[in-house]
Amino acid sequence: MPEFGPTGRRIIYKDGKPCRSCNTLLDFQMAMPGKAARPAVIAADLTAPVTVVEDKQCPPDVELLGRSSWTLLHSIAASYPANPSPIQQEDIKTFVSIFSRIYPCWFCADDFQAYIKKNEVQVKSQEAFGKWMCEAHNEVNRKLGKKEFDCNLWQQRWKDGWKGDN
Ligand SMILES: Cc1cc2nc3c(=O)[nH]c(=O)nc-3n(C[C@H](O)[C@H](O)[C@H](O)COP(=O)(O)OP(=O)(O)OC[C@H]3O[C@@H](n4cnc5c(N)ncnc54)[C@H](O)[C@@H]3O)c2cc1C
Repeated sequence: MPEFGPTGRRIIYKDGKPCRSCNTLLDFQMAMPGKAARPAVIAADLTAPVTVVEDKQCPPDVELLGRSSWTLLHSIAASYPANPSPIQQEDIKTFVSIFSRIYPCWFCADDFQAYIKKNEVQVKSQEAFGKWMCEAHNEVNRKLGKKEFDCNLWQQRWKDGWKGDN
């Protein structure tokens, strides 16, 4: 079982198997026993009858899962009411709590839960929740050595669209 993948990242295993939603596709493929990374395009037999092949997309790796999940999370923040009712505030707290427990990348989920414990979810307004989500995302950005996002701009990125000079 290799410890590191071709991307240089440590390979994450669960129950002795590489975890698809915790690794990049490249690392996952290399770590799968007997399934070394295959070329994306296999040479075509130009003499074979033409058949329409479905676009067979693979299950998501840690990056696609993350990108899609942040899109959902920030979009939920963008549609959260400016002045939420007590029930709406409870709902969003419950959602974030359940999300943090069922997120498919288990080690991402563990860290997200720890973050929530230290930094209580802010649900009093859209602005508060959107900023909280942005800070939570920045915590992961820092962990991965990525650039931090300016949280004053979260609404332009996820709700209103960019103003002319950004
Ligand atoms: C809860 C959670 C925990 C995660 N934990 C890990 C982990 O431990 N290890 C790991 O490898 N991956 C983790 N991921 C995935 C990781 O955060 C990225 O989604 C993934 O690496 C793909 O990154 P990306 O460069 O495409 O941009 P992403 O980080 O997915 O961001 C998508 C877009 O959001 C915008 N954006 C960036 N930062 C912010 C911000 N702070 N606020 C608002 N908008 C922003 C940018 O426009 C960016 O293009 C986690 C994902 C989630 C949802």
